[in-house]
Amino acid sequence: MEGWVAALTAVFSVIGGVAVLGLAAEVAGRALAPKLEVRGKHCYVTGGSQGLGKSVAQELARRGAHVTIVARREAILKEAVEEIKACVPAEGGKGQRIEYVVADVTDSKDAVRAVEEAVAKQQGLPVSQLFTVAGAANPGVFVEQGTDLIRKTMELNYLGTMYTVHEVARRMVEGKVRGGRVVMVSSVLGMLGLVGYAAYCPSKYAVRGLAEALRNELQMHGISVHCYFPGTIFTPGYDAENLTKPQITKDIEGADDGLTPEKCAEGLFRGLQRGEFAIATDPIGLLLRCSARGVAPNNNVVLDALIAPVGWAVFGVWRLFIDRTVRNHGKKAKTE
Ligand SMILES: NC(=O)C1=CN([C@@H]2O[C@H](COP(=O)(O)OP(=O)(O)OC[C@H]3O[C@@H](n4cnc5c(N)ncnc54)[C@H](OP(=O)(O)O)[C@@H]3O)[C@@H](O)[C@H]2O)C=CC1
Ligand SMILES: CCCCCCCCCCCCCCCC(=O)[C@@H](N)CO
Repeated sequence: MEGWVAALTAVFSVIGGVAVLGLAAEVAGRALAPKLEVRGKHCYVTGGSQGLGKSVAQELARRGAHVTIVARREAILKEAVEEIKACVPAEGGKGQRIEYVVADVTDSKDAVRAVEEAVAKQQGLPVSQLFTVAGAANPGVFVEQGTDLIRKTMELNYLGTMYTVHEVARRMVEGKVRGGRVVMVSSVLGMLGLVGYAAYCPSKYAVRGLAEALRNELQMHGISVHCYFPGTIFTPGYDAENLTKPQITKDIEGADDGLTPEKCAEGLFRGLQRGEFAIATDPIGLLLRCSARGVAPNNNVVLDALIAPVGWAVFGVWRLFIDRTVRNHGKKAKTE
């Protein structure tokens, strides 16, 4: 009997201890987070004309920022500017500037020119908050895809991110911009490889690598770096990728519910507010963030450590299942 009491006391002490430590980690994390203040600052959003980028730009407008959005199609940029302006607060939003620049971020010269043009349009205000959102998935069967398309995917998702980050970070350092922030958009597929995404996954792993390297390096200039890992988002880009997505990929992806871009933007800002490096907004992203973290910082050292083994178990079982699904798909294809 006494043995039981002692055992229960020990178990509850451990649970209580972990809860206290988790809470302490949470409080400390929030206290140390670099303050998220975008009011009156120049925020630059690539891919800001639709989908996630537009929702991010709208959130920035709501928070009082001067926003510049960048994309290739001018007509869509113009419409987006109106929708973003509609988010400027009626009170206190006077003088808030919402601008657009037409540019192709995969062209390094164009990416540099776009930043220059944006600063001019914002009356010389340097970019202090950068969001690189432009990207596309181009799913398909690896051996059926041309290597050209695979290269193009890398050019948009990785190089298109890197060129802009490079130019903006260079200017931040040179201009001694205070409180600079760089937010890159990867994907849960930047931490997980999946059939149909052989072109996309490497490009999003590359974004994650860039974000991790710069998180460490740009600290010397007081620039904070963040990486967002969304799951499915219902956007025009998602509709477009579904046109070429293999059925087996769609079937496997069914496990992921999907969110609206508005919800994702909200979740992204919640993560930024809490000072998180790796930001996830859905359960799969949360598990991957904890279980596939490598050397990236924790968000809450106690909670993340508890979640990590859950991810290892869930993904371990899940992988057995999808590997079999893929092999069976291969057998079926051979007998057809
Ligand atoms: N939707 C999803 O399920 C998920 C998306 N993501 C990532 O989120 C980001 C946004 O995705 P989503 O909102 O779906 O994308 P959309 O396709 O809906 O929007 C893409 C935006 O990027 C712009 N863009 C595309 N190519 C270029 C280019 N070469 N130069 C400049 N701008 C360009 C587009 O405008 P224009 O075409 O006029 O240039 C548009 O504004 C991407 O990085 C994507 O990989 C991550 C996980 C899931
Ligand atoms: C109980 C089961 C737990 C494990 C489930 C794991 C399920 C993985 C689903 C993969 C989701 C892929 C989202 C793709 C987002 C993206 O980046 C593309 N839409 C490109 O834009």
